[in-house]
Amino acid sequence: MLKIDIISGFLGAGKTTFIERLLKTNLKNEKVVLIENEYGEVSVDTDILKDTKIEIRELSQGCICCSLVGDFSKSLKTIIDTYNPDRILIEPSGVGKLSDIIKAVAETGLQENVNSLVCLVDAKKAKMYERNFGEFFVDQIESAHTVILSRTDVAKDEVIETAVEIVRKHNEKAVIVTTPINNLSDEDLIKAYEGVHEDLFEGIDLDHLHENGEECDDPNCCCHHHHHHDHEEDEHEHHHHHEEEEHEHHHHHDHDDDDDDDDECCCHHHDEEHHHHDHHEEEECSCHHHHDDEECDDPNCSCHDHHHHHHADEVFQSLGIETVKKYDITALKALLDKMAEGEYGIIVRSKGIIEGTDSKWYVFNLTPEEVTIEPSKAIPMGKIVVIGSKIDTEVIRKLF
Ligand SMILES: Nc1nc2c(ncn2[C@@H]2O[C@H](COP(=O)(O)OP(=O)(O)OP(=O)(O)O)[C@@H](O)[C@H]2O)c(=O)[nH]1
Repeated sequence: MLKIDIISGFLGAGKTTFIERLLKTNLKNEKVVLIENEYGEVSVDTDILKDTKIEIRELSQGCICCSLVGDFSKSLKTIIDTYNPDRILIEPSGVGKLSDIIKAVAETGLQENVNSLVCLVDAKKAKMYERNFGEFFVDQIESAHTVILSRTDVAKDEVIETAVEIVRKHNEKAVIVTTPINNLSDEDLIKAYEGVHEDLFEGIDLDHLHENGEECDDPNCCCHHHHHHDHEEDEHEHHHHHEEEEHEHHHHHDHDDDDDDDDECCCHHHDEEHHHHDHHEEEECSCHHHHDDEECDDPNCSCHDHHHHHHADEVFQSLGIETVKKYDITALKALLDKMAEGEYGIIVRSKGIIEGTDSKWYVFNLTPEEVTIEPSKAIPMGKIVVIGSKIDTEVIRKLF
């Protein structure tokens, strides 16, 4: 029977890294289709994963849970008819709510095929993400069946313990994986993340489903709460039948890994004035950032309510750049470090594949306070994605 695995996790949590591991080991003999729904105007992950022998369907510029629900349903059916896969992996965007994605899958009538609900959680940033982006972060944990902590290879024990406490607070039952995935055997990894449980959908409201992704005639349904800027919805198909080559990973963690109090993210480096400004100038949403561990005394603040419904576009801005520019890697590193430290607003995620002035290609990854630049294969044209909260995308565009 077709298996559907949903691999969720906040921006930069390690979803693609985990999927890459699965494809190269556990799933290498299966016929797998990956459905990606990246948040951002250009997709970088498809280029990262194109050395694996899978079909990739990319649903871009919209989110599965609302604007793409019809397309998503059609896509799933087309995929099944065309490829008859053993397994479909769904990688929702980092700001997708897992509960919404589960509903979208259930709406296509494929509920029975759902085999695992995974959430990747960055152990080093769990506390900060819970506080600042709880609505998305907590939903993913609450709805997951297996929570895999990433960066446990570089985090201190007490940081990992805190992350486990946070996960447990929001999900009493989930299997939590703290062993770095590369230390787990293929068998143990698949056992940890796969598991057909009767209560896989426990706690998820599946009462209100659209029939097979059809048009919804309920004006109050969340599916009409669309994005502020309407992107054209499009769907790309990528066929990647490449030879399976080993991909070399060099993790240059240029920040001090001893400094594991990662709650001290750039989001907290606001000055007092800015902090007050955020509190008072918010119109509807108070998705702002508390800058230390202090209790919040604003009863209307979003940090007390992780269950109200925002769409990603209401909280995050995304910038996609296609570029032919050649970057000086030292200068790029300096720019990314500044971005990661909060100099240009709250940048939650950036990634890209670009050509250097040395004519070599590089893939870079930025999450708060963490920047890596690694060698990459050339791609047809350079791509950069930047996602942040309250950032001036034009300023960022100019910086690149
Ligand atoms: N040290 C370490 N780095 C990791 C781990 N997992 C992911 N990373 C790094 O974190 C960065 C982001 O990882 P991705 O796998 O791209 O994260 P993602 O969740 O797919 O990101 P988005 O799709 O942008 O939301 C990359 O630089 C990875 O190499 C881990 O377990 N340990």
